[in-house]
This record gives sequence, C-alpha cells and structure tokens, in this order.
Amino acid sequence: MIMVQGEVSGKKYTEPFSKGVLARSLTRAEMDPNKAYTFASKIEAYLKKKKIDLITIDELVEIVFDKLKEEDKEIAEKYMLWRRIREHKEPLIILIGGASGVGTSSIAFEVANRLGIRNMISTDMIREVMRKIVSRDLLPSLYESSYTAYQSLRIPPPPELDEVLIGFRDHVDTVSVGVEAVIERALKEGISIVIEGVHIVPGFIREDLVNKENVAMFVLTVPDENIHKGRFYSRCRQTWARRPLKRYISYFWAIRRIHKYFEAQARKYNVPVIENIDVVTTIDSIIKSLTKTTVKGGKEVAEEIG
Ligand SMILES: Nc1ncnc2c1ncn2[C@@H]1O[C@H](COP(=O)(O)OP(=O)(O)O)[C@@H](O)[C@H]1O
Ligand SMILES: O=C(O)[C@@H](COP(=O)(O)O)OP(=O)(O)O
Repeated sequence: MIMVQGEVSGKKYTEPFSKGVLARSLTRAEMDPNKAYTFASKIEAYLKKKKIDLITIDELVEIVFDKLKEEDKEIAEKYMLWRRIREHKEPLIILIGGASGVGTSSIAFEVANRLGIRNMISTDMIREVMRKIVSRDLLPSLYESSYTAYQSLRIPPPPELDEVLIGFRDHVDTVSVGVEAVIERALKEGISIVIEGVHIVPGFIREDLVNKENVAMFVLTVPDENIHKGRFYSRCRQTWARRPLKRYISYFWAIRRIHKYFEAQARKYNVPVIENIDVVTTIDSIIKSLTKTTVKGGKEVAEEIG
C-alpha cells in the first residue's frame, strides 16, 4: 500500500494514497471528473512502478504537477494556484458582495468548495439574527429587503437625493455591524470563511478589517439588465427556492440602482469588480486576484509553466 505523509500544525500524519482524494483536487482545477479519476489512477500506477510506498504530500504534488504539465498546462497552473491558496497559513476571509440576484451565493459556494473552506454565511442570515435582537420600531429598515429599505425611512430624504440609495445605505450600515462581528470572530479563532450577500458593500466594513492581508473583498456584477433579470427567473424555478419572483421583478428598477451603486463604491475603494457572466470565468478571476493579494506564488507558477 502507498502511504502519503502530510503535516498539520507541525504534526506529521500518514494516510493511504486515495485516487478519489487526488481526483477531487483535480476537479477543483476544472478537470473533468472522469478524466481526473483516470489521471489519479495513472499517478498510482507510476508510484507503484517506482516502488514508492511512502511519499510526502509535497513530493506527490511535484509529481502530479509534472505529469499535469504534459497533459494540460492550464489545469496544471490552476491546480498549483489553488494549492498555494489552500496552504496559506493565516485564515482566509473572503467577502463577496453584489446587488440581489447577481450570483453572490452561487459563487461563494463554489469558491468555498474549491478552497476547502468549510464555513460560509450569507449576510441575509446575519440580518435575520439581528432582527431577533432589535425591534422593528427601533430599526425599521432592518426588517426590509435591501431594495425596499427606502420605504421605511422615518424622515423622507430631500428630493435631490436618491431615496433608494439612502434606504439601502441605512440598511447596510446596520447589517455591517453583524458582518464585522463574524469577521472578527473568524480572525480570532483562525477560521477561514466566505461571507456573501448584498450587505458586503465597499466602504461599509471597518477599514482595519478589510485592509488585512488575509481579508479579500469582491463585488460581482451583471452588466446586462436582461441577463440579470433572467437570473431571478432561473433562481425561482429551482424547486427548493421559496422566494417570490414577482417581488424581485417589481423592484428590479431599485435593484439596478443598487447595482450601479455597488460599481461606484467598488471603484472608490479599489475593490475588484467581477462580471459574473460565466461561473468558471468568475471563479478564475477570484482565484487570480486572491493569489495576487494573499499569497505570493501565482507569478512563479505561471513562470514555471512558461
Ligand atoms: N455565472 C452564472 N451563470 C448562470 N447563472 C448563474 C450564474 N451565477 C448565478 N447564477 C444563477 O442566478 C441565480 C441567482 O444567483 P444567486 O447566487 O442566488 O444570487 P444572489 O445570491 O446574488 O442573489 C441562481 O439561479 C443561480 O444559479
Ligand atoms: O435584501 C435583499 O436584497 C435580499 C438579498 O438576498 P439575495 O437576493 O442577494 O439572495 O433579501 P430578501 O429580503 O429579498 O430576502
């Protein structure tokens, strides 16, 4: 039997080589699952041929990387980039924001899954907990959706200001307190987490938190209005979805104003804006950006591959 030796927090452990585990890590780099399993079997055959019965993870990764380069350079590069991020010593806090319907929860799920991050929370859930603590009378906007918060403003804003955005800012400002608490707790406990939702807005979360090397924020957009609208139809078609399509469509005009505000805030605070048209391209952009900001090595991998 081939044993693989790894290390967690300075402690060594060994476990049997598993084609399934290796194949899973290759699918994270976009390799087709069937191809990934065949490739993992080839690696196993190679180790057997070389009569290797104990190998460290680093040595195994080297072999996988070399063989992958021969098969598919792009997948080899992705495999290495994902690994570099996963090996990051500090916990990773990934914040994904965007107007309702642009795909923050779908993308957060994919990113968490591929990076092996086990914690993910939506800001809607944080808001829901906060609703149990603060009364509607005290903070009426907390009880609204981001795009209807303007209806709860106690004092109507002057006509020259956009009331939708005034309401949105008020709503986000409150929920940001809960978002900050989750970030602080994750940093304290050393837990990696992906936090996603409409309340992740550049400029609203404390600078000392978002400026940390291991905290990364992204804003997703869908520039084409019709594609954006179509996402609500596709989401509401899913059988598990319990969210009323009619409501999103009738407030779509307000959601688009918020969408524009997200773009402006992202530009102002230098937060990467990623057009979420195609899932794979979106994930690739996030991963490239993460390697630039949180781990050195993205460039080295690209150079190694040539
Ligand atoms: N890149 C994409 N391509 C196609 N459909 C997408 C993409 N991203 C998200 N979707 C779909 O759009 C709908 C809205 O996405 P969701 O993640 O629920 O948005 P949000 O959490 O931002 O409101 C869902 O049905 C989802 O499957
Ligand atoms: O406040 C909002 O804009 C949405 C955000 O949810 P997503 O559409 O981003 O999932 O929550 P709602 O009140 O409609 O449940």
